[in-house]
Amino acid sequence: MSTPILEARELRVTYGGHVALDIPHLALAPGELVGVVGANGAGKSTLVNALLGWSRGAPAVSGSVRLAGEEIGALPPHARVARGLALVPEGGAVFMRLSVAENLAAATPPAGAAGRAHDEAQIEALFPRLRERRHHMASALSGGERQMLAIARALRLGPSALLLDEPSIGLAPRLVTDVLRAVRGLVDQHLSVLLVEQNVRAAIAVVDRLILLERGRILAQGPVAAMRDDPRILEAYLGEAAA
Ligand SMILES: Nc1ncnc2c1ncn2[C@@H]1O[C@H](COP(=O)(O)OP(=O)(O)OP(=O)(O)O)[C@@H](O)[C@H]1O
Repeated sequence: MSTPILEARELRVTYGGHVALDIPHLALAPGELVGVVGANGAGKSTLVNALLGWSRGAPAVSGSVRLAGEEIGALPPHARVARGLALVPEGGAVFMRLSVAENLAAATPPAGAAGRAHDEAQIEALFPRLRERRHHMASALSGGERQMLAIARALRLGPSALLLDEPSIGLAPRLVTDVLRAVRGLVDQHLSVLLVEQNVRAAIAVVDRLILLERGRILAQGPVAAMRDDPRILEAYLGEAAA
């Protein structure tokens, strides 16, 4: 197997005595879309945040994180971004009082990442809706448009691996499909994406591989074809229906 673009080993996050995350090994291959699913509180956000070196509160975080074979686990978030890792947090990360164009202009690629960064034309081709809404304030966008803008801003940073935390949250079903299809399109152009999703059904439709988290641990993982009928995944569906 080629060197994973992103790899974590012995990644542990603890709040006081409470283990929020305990992942012996996780790898994302170049050009792979991996879905992370699990119930509320399973540790999905904790995982993507720990990979970027960010955390809510003040947990103890330990373990190794490698990006394209280089150890980044001791670096602060901005330095990990400069190396090519980007996160779109839950709810997106946009400046509400700036226009779409200003939001995009404010996301400048770090030195060294400029070659990988999506330019304006590529972003408009990926999300035509953003071109139409160029001069609208972010606060005036729909939830789906805002999510597209948040992803577009991350692409301006020139990531080689992208972490997406619940991009479908609060979106109408058709928009969920639009956003996740766009993500699939990026992966087909060789971006690597770790996609946290509570919407198991929507994730299954686009990912290559699924990881099921429960109480901070990997309960099951595998190619989507093998996982879609796994009873534990079916249970996650039921959890989703009950949520
Ligand atoms: N600031 C914090 N202080 C204490 N415990 C926390 C904190 N943030 C998260 N946790 C704990 O970490 C665990 C994982 O939470 P996390 O938010 O990662 O789950 P999640 O799978 O992303 O759930 P959700 O879909 O609800 O966001 C939970 O047990 C939670 O209580």
